[in-house]
Amino acid sequence: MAKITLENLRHSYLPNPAAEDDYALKRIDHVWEDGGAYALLGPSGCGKSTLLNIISGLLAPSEGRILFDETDVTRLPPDRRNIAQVFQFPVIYDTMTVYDNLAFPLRNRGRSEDVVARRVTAIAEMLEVTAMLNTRASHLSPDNKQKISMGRGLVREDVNVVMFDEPLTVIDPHLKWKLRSKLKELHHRVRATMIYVTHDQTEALTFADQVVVMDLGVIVQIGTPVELFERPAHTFVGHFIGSPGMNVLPCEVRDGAAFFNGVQVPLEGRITGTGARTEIGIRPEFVSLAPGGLEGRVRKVADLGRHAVVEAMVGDTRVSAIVEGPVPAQGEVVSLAFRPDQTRLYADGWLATEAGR
Ligand SMILES: Nc1ncnc2c1ncn2[C@@H]1O[C@H](COP(=O)(O)OP(=O)(O)OP(=O)(O)O)[C@@H](O)[C@H]1O
Repeated sequence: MAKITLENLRHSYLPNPAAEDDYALKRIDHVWEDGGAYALLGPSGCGKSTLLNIISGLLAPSEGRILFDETDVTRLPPDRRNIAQVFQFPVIYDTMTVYDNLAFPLRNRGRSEDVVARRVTAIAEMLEVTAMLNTRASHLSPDNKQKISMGRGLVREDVNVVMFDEPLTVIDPHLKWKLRSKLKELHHRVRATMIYVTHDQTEALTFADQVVVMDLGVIVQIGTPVELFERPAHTFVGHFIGSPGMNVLPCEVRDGAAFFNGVQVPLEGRITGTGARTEIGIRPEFVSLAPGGLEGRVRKVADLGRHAVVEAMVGDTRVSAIVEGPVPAQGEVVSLAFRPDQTRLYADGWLATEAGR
């Protein structure tokens, strides 16, 4: 296991990059702590695979260095980096038994059969596949095949990092949650540095202690699932995480105050930044239908069982509120009250208010 340092990384697929937009990875400077469970989360095209390939050694970055502990591995090929990878599709040998599949990475490294037996038994027990050890892999269901593929990634004790690239893509939806929680449990037992790449917020938030959110080749925030929910550092994070995502409302800033649709909106704290574009961010969980708020007309109500999502128009802007209890009718005029300590200002996308006390 190792600490991974990404030092001033930049990558462009173009031969002579000039503008910022020529870079698929714009600038990454970050340390992944030894033994941490990280998720790399972002939409398609944001640069997740590029970053993963740079860490695994399939791609050399245009600029910057990668260190495993104190060793510079930037120019080392994948087979000299001592990493394990689990891909979208199971990588196993159909003609071999489950035992031999799990043993393969260890035998490949010349481990004794005693060590092989000890590790394979332990991993099989953790994955709950002990009863299948003598079964031929070709007879397994797709989810069991992927479990064995994960086991092959986890069986070696000496890897620097285990990387999972969208590993639940082929798994039936009803089995996904099982494998997701299994993986979390495995991290607690194995304690290897793990990086889990996904575009699915549920997968990222269940698996990781720290979620690294990427957009357009930039890491926009790194934090615990709670931090990402409670205080998004960028409107992209607020929008991408949560269901529905954070309300992002265009506003005007003057005299140290923010005005939405002509009405002053109290913020969590002092305004700390400014930009060409200013917006108020508030999660639907913190908007209530209470007197003294902004006037809006209900456009849509979605009853989700435990609560409803009420969408109202304030001027030309849509505001969502999560409401428990009675809901208004479509077309009704309501008052939308924002919880001030959860109301933030964003300048050019970035958080620009001091945390409230
Ligand atoms: N081999 C390549 N040559 C040129 N451009 C590439 C290449 N691979 C990726 N890109 C570009 O780099 C950017 C980042 O792509 P990347 O595949 O890293 O994103 P991603 O987040 O992994 O997306 P996905 O989830 O769809 O794989 C995209 O704009 C993509 O078009």
